Amino acid sequence: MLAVEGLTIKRNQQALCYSAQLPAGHFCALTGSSGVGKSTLLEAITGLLPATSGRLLWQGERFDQDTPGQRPVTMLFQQQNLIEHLDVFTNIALGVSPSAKLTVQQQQSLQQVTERLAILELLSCSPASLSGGQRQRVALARCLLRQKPLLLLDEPFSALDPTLRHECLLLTHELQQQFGLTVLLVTHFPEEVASIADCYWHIREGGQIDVMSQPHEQKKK
Ligand SMILES: Nc1ncnc2c1ncn2[C@@H]1O[C@H](COP(=O)(O)OP(=O)(O)OP(=O)(O)O)[C@@H](O)[C@H]1O
Repeated sequence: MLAVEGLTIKRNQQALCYSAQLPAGHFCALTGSSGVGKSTLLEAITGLLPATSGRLLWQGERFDQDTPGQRPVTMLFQQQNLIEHLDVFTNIALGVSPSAKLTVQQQQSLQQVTERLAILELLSCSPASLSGGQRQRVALARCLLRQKPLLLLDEPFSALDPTLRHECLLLTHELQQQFGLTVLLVTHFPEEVASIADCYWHIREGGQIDVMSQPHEQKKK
């Protein structure tokens, strides 16, 4: 379980204070109006933004004092942060190892994941030659291969057209199930994740989170 306990972030002279719990293995959609603090929460969980107080726990263990690299978390941003002068393989491998040198097992996993994401053929390409959807799948592969149990997604597919966005969401859900990940996904289109989300965190002014579970019978398979 991910537990967010009174996690307080100061931004623009206002304090955002978050508390909520997310069971392991759940796919949670994070909603709320623009500027309410959705990205801020994800950045605080990854450790990119310091919290002034509160605690973060994963499976009962505190990680709010850990560096971003030590945390059980990986995050996919809307802008994919690909390194343009390196090929796709190196971009993905750098997420796994700082030297981009992979073990045989890591290479096998990279092959499997990129095949499933339909980007295996693109490993020697430069990011600049890829479409928006392909770039986002490269960034997703990099996140998945880091093998962190918590995957945070900040409007990852919002720049894609609705059909591609839906495909990427279904693929993310499939891989989430396969890898047993716990997912927190920011979306402005909650209806688009209705068939896959286990629950919703709706953020209100000041960071208050309303947690809503989606009964499993309402999840359209
Ligand atoms: N880099 C920054 N420096 C200072 N304040 C920021 C920064 N980024 C966001 N904020 C402020 O923090 C608050 C929360 O912003 P945040 O981006 O987390 O909201 P959001 O819910 O993700 O919005 P959106 O849906 O528009 O992406 C807002 O008041 C915003 O102005």
